[in-house]
Amino acid sequence: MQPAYDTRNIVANLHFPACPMSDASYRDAIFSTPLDRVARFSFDEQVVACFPDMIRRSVPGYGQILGMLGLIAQRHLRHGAHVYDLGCSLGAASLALAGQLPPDAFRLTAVDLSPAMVARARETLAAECPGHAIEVAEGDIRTLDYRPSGMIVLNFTLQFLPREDRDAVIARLHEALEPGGVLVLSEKVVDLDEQDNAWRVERYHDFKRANGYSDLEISQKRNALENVLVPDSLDAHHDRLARAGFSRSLTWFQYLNFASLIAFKEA
Ligand SMILES: C[S@@+](CC[C@H](N)C(=O)[O-])C[C@H]1O[C@@H](n2cnc3c(N)ncnc32)[C@H](O)[C@@H]1O
Ligand SMILES: O=C(O)C(=O)C[C@]1(C(=O)O)C=C[C@@H](O)C=C1
Repeated sequence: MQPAYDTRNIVANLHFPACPMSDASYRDAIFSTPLDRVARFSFDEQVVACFPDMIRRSVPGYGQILGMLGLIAQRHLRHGAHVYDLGCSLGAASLALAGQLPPDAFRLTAVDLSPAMVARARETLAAECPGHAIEVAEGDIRTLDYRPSGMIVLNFTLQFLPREDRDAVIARLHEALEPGGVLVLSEKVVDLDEQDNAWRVERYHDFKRANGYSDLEISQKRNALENVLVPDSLDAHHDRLARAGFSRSLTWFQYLNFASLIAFKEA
């Protein structure tokens, strides 16, 4: 029987073939037992193994943001242009674009610093999008030799760079974009109003609890991310984009303390 309400075209219902969500062995339980010393969060084998489940349960609006990438590309990407997916992890943004655009619409390079992520992204993208021109490269987005591109996606990646490196990266991305090109920048953000920020963070923790994380998991992950994921305010992001030369930027999505911006390079 046809489902009464089909959401397939509304959000990217990404499926990572190797990680069925119903299989408990792929569930994120990294911070579920008390740890004597909580190590700094890193994108290692342990995180790779449960990453689709972790990010889906930890980032409000993750599926909606991925689902919009193809629609943004349809409006802003020149046919056949090159696209970057920077800090690609397992390649979810690339997978979302390939699911929504035909193979001749774009060429794409997905880049990540974590060898474990790159290995799995390569396997997944080769298996899932055999007709698309997608390359996965291991590299640091601070030192990459960028090629001219029509669209660049930074989905929850800039927040992991030391703050002092962020201006230079955004300036290099502006330089790499072709006239009329777009940067999609998704980030965890801080609200500059202390009271509003506290409300967002408290409701974010409620969101995590509702998604099955315990108080222990929430607090241990928070410790692991301290000084590793350093969020900026939306104002700081827009100011940085303007300094880098983007003629216009706007926040097109926000859900609690997570947001996505789009920045336009003048045509
Ligand atoms: C939260 S994940 C990104 C999620 C992914 N974009 C998605 O949509 O599913 C952040 C990723 O950025 C990568 N990363 C962090 N610093 C990096 C750098 N300097 N260069 C390249 N990748 C980096 C990490 O290895 C990690 O895989
Ligand atoms: O769990 C959190 O507190 C998060 O901030 C979520 C977040 C992120 O925003 O990148 C943190 C680490 C993992 O990469 C997945 C998601």
